[in-house]
Amino acid sequence: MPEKGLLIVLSGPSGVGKGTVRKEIFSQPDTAFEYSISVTTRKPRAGEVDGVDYFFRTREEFEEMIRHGKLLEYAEFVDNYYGTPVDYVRQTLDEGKDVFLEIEVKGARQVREKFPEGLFIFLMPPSLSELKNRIVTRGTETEDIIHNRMLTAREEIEMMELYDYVVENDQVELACERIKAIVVAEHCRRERVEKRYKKLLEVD
Ligand SMILES: Nc1nc2c(ncn2[C@@H]2O[C@H](COP(=O)(O)OP(=O)(O)O)[C@@H](O)[C@H]2O)c(=O)[nH]1
Ligand SMILES: Nc1ncnc2c1ncn2[C@@H]1O[C@H](COP(=O)(O)OP(=O)(O)O)[C@@H](O)[C@H]1O
Repeated sequence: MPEKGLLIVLSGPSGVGKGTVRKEIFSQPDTAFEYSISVTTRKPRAGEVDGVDYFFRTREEFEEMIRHGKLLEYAEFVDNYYGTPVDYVRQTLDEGKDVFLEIEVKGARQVREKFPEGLFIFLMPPSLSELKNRIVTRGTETEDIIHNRMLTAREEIEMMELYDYVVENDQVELACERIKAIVVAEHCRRERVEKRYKKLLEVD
C-alpha cells in the first residue's frame, strides 16, 4: 500500500486570486499535485471545457449527487452550486498522490471537518482596497454585487484562523512559490521522509 497523499486545500476570499494562482501552479511542469476538478451548475464561460475546467451539470443532477453522497463538500456561491467529487479525492489520495482543491471558504470549512489531516492554506489579499480593485478589474460583477462581495470578504478573512498557513497573494509567482514550499515542508513534517530513511537503515 503506498503512503497516502496529502490533501491540499487552497481557499480565501472571492477575488483574492485563487483561480489565477491555481492555474499558474498547474501550468508549471514540476507541479506534482493532482487537481480535483469540481462540479458546478454554473454555465460554461467561453473557452471552458466540460471535464477540464469543471464538470458542468444541471441543478437536478447536482442535487442528485448531494443525495447520493457523491460530494466531499459543496456550497452555493452567487446562485450556483459548486462541489468536490469525493470518489476522485479518496482514490487519488489512496494512490499516494497529493490532491489539490481550490474552493471557496464555506466548502473549505466542510473539508476541515471531514479531513482534519488536510493541509489548509488561506490566500490573503495585500489589503482590502487591493481586493476591491481586483474584483472591479476582473469586470465580472455589478456595483451592487461588488459591495456585497466586500462585506462577505471581511467575514471570509476572519476565517483565516481555521487554516494552517496564510499566504499573501501580492504577486502570483511569489504566492505559487510559497504554496509549493509549504507542501514540501509539510511532507517533511509528516515524517514521510523520515519513514523512507528508517527503511534504508533497516536494509543496511
Ligand atoms: N465550495 C466549493 N467552491 C468551489 C469549488 N470549485 C470552485 N469553487 C469556488 O467557486 C468560486 C467561483 O468560481 P468560478 O465560477 O470559477 O468563478 P471565479 O470567481 O472567476 O473563480 C471560486 O471562489 C472558486 O474557488 C468547489 O468544488 N467547491
Ligand atoms: N497577485 C495578483 N496581483 C494582481 N492581480 C491579481 C493577482 N492575482 C489575481 N489577480 C487578478 O485578480 C482578479 C481575481 O482573481 P481570481 O483568480 O478570479 O480570484 P478568485 O478565484 O479568488 O475569485 C483577476 O482579475 C486576476 O487577474
